[in-house]
Amino acid sequence: MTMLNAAPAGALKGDARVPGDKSISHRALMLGGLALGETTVTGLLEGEDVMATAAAMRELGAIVERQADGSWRILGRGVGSLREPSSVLDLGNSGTSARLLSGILASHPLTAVVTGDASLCKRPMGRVIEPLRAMGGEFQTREGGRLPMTVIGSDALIPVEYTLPVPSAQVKSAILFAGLNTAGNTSVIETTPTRDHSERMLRAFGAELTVEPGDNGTRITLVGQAELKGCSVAVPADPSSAAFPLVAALLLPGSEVRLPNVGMNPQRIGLIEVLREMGGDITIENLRDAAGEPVADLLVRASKLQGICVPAERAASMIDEYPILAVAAAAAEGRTEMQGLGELRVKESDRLAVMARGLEACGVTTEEGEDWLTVVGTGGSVTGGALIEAELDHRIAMSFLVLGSISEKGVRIDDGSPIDTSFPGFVDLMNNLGARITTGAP
Ligand SMILES: O=C(O)C1=C[C@@H](OP(=O)(O)O)[C@@H](O)[C@H](O)C1
Ligand SMILES: C=C(OP(=O)(O)O)C(=O)O
Repeated sequence: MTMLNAAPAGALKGDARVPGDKSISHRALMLGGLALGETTVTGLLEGEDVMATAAAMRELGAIVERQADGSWRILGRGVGSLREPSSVLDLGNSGTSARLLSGILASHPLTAVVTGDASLCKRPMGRVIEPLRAMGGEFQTREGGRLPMTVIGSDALIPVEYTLPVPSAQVKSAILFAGLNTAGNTSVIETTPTRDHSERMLRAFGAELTVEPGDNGTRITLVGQAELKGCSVAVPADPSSAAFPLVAALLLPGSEVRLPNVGMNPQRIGLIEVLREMGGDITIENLRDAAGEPVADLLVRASKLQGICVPAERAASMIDEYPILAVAAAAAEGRTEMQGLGELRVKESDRLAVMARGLEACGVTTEEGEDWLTVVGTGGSVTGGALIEAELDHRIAMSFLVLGSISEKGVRIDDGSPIDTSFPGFVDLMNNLGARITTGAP
């Protein structure tokens, strides 16, 4: 446990070089391990979640190495040729690793045992198990579809056409990844668009994939028994990590922060759109393509924010950003209503409940429903002064450190160690901009 204290800060200034995108990094390691030949990845996130995927791919027989120049080299084994792991695959805190790897494991003739930390072992795996069972994969889990689980895979799965019951890029990707080693066409239909990093990257590795909009949603179809070829992946800075210095810069008067090379995938930038509608001064510069993903440099200047209503349609494009949006809402003028948040209850923690409780402890009024949260803005004067339990949730930890930075009395969190799952170097990056985050009690 590492207690961290965020003291009230002045203006933030400078460049914030945020680490690589977590979603893209996981996928690069998995598809690199399934491809034939060499894959080179630059900008890979070296956070604990992605390192758990790297270790799992090594266990499955891929060669995954960090090079002297900081890039990563993967020598894949080919679709269908991963080997049975000789030990338990411990995926730590990472839902993306557990769910996406389920699709890969189920479609190989092997038996694997998958587990994780106390947070991951509480999260629902039924959402991937159900479609993968329909394809012919076998799973044994703890009660309620929880980890640890055993996967008994097969190279003779049956392709499915599956309509996602919840908007989830993890479920979509698990099914498509299982479809890679399955004869015939595997289709996923999504009624709400979710991040399409898997679709983009599958194509870059040479898979045949079509995306057709229709009346009942978008149908994504993958042609099975694919042969993937190693390629180069350039991972942009993670917009979900950029969100923390970005919101801190908006809220601390006099701030001006530049965030270079941030991923601008349309299904990831809901927070930027919402903050701009709230009055946030965020300039998008130099929008360009980087190996199949849009990226841009962001220039953020301190702004007065107004509360707004964020409808459910927005949720998928900013699902991991609600904790930090709630912090922005606490400092804004007026009420911010956030709807369609049911999925927040099954993340690393119950983010809806934890945010509502923590904000109240810091003197901010909230109203909470089963799938919505309203934050009553203070107009800028958040009291703070609380000790927040981060509940093994990196985004909760970082959000409350930003809240502490903009508060009157500061905020402490009981354990900052989960931050390393997605944003190694967070404390130094924030302090280099002008924040005052220290280890231990104040
Ligand atoms: O596919 C991905 O990389 C992710 C999808 C989202 O989860 P869901 O698929 O559960 O919405 C997101 O919350 C997670 O951080 C990463
Ligand atoms: C939900 C998250 O990740 P995962 O599902 O991979 O644990 C997150 O990073 O906010």
